[in-house]
Formats: sequence, C-alpha cells, structure tokens
Amino acid sequence: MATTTWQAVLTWRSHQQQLAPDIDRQELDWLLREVAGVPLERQRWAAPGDRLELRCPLAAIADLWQQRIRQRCPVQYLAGHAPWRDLELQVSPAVLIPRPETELIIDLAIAWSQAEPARQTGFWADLGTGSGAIAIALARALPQITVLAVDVSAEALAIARNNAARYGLSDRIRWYQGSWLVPLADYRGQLQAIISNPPYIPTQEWQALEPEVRDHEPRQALESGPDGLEALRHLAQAAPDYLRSLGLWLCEHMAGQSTAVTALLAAIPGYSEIQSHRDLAGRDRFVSASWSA
Ligand SMILES: C[S@@+](CC[C@H](N)C(=O)[O-])C[C@H]1O[C@@H](n2cnc3c(N)ncnc32)[C@H](O)[C@@H]1O
Repeated sequence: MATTTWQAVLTWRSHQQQLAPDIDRQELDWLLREVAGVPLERQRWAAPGDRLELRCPLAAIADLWQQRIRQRCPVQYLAGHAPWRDLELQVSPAVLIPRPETELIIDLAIAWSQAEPARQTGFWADLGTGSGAIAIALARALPQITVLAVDVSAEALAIARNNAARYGLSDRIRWYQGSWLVPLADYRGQLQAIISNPPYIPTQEWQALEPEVRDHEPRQALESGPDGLEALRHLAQAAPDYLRSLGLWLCEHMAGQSTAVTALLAAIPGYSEIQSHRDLAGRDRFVSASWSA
C-alpha cells in the first residue's frame, strides 16, 4: 500500500502522458485503475488535497508505463489480467489477450442452443482455448454442458485452468493438451458443438502486425500459414468425425475470409445451414454450420 493525494496522482499522470503522446491515454488510466487501484471515476468529486490509498507506489506504475512505451508491451500483460465479457481473466504472453469481437461467439452459441433444450446439454469443445475465455463463458452460460477445452500449449492450459478455478468451474471443464481434435478421440460422434477462435492471420500479414501483437502475443495463436486458413481448413475437415448429428460448427475468422471459410464448408458434403455472422463493426467475422451425419 502507498498513500498519496489526488493532486500528486493527477500531476504524475499528466507528466506520464506527455512521455508517450502516441499511446492512447486510456491505457495509462487503465494501469492506474487496475494495478494501483486509483478510483479515477471519483476524480471529479475529489479535492486536490484529498488522500488516496494506492495498492502500489506510483513509481511501480511508472516502471510498467516505461515497458509499455519502450518494449511496446500490451497493458494487459503488464497488469497480468484482462477484462472479457463479465470475466476478469489472468493473462501472460503464453496466451492471446482475449479480444472484444470474440465475445460475440458466445452470444451466437447461446442463440443456437436456445432453439432446442437438448442443445443445451452434452459435450461442447473449445478448440484453441488460450486463456480459457470461450470455455469459461460457455460453461457459465450453459449450466448443463460439459466443456472440453483443448490447446497445443501446456502453458496456456495452466492459465486457463487457473481462470476456470477462479470461477468455480473446474468440474465443468475438462482440459486436453494436443492438436485440435486429436486429444478428443474418445468423443468421436458425440460433440454437441465445436467452437473455436483459431489462428487465422496469413504469414505475410503476421510479419506486418503492430509490435504489441507480433512481438508479445504467441505466434501460434495468430498465424496460420500462407493464406491464414490452415487451421480453419483442418477444423472444417476434421469436425465431421466428432460432431453428433445436427451438431454446431462455429468458428471466428479474420475480416475478409468469410467467402473462403463458407466455401471450405460447402465443399464438404454433410454441412448445411452455412451462415456468416458479423461483428459489432458490421464485418463478417464468424461462420456457423450444422453437421448432418
Ligand atoms: C486465436 S487464439 C484463441 C485463444 C482463445 N480461445 C481466445 O479466443 O482468446 C488460438 C489458440 O489456438 C491455439 N492453437 C494453435 N494451434 C493449435 C493446435 N494445433 N491445436 C490446438 N490449439 C492450437 C493457440 O495456442 C491459441 O491459444
């Protein structure tokens, strides 16, 4: 704990903002709130001399801010957690920082499940679980399902397990390390739904990403071959062996890949009701399909 005044915090904040005029000032405020516990929303009612108890000295936030500026490290990694839907998830450079647009995949899955009570049961797979965001949100929204969460990264799975434990979901999610559906051989023909936000960035575009992403987030969470479709192609081809009849295939993809992903599914006999879905910015970002054995 550290004691200071509002005036000291606001003077310090203005100085730190000037050190990095190109970085959105909300990122510094986020660190002040999330790491030091500064209640910035109360600022307008505070007098300059009012005292404030901080969780850590401002010097510690200054160190983090320097890492943000010099190393271009995302603030979520510096704080060690990220907000996502109504969750607060532990993150580290071993996992992708869960993105706001991915929140919609949960709404799409819930909407599908509401058409029939039977869909709200059984085994649902989250392939490439990362921080566990999708697995945890699905388990919370659908209390009768069991989620099978897979990732190739053991470090990511350790973080995902911690996150699930924090929400009391350890007995609702089973964890598997391995490639996509390979660890789920025991569930062939039984999956109610396969949900995934796989890597989908073409190799050339990965190289051109901003340093916050390219130099800090795991490459295997982002890049997926020359056309960005390697993982999605594999998931389209492998899923039919694992889905039960009328099961759901639902994946996120990059903006601009919608036609290619729907074509991948349409080329495989048995997929029907192939649909594109938009994110809140109006871009096609998800494809769903029903599998008929
Ligand atoms: C785009 S991230 C998604 C993470 C998380 N689901 C989310 O939405 O924030 C893709 C994830 O797929 C995992 N992954 C990459 N290749 C994989 C493979 N062959 N099998 C299983 N998981 C894989 C990565 O480790 C990463 O966690």
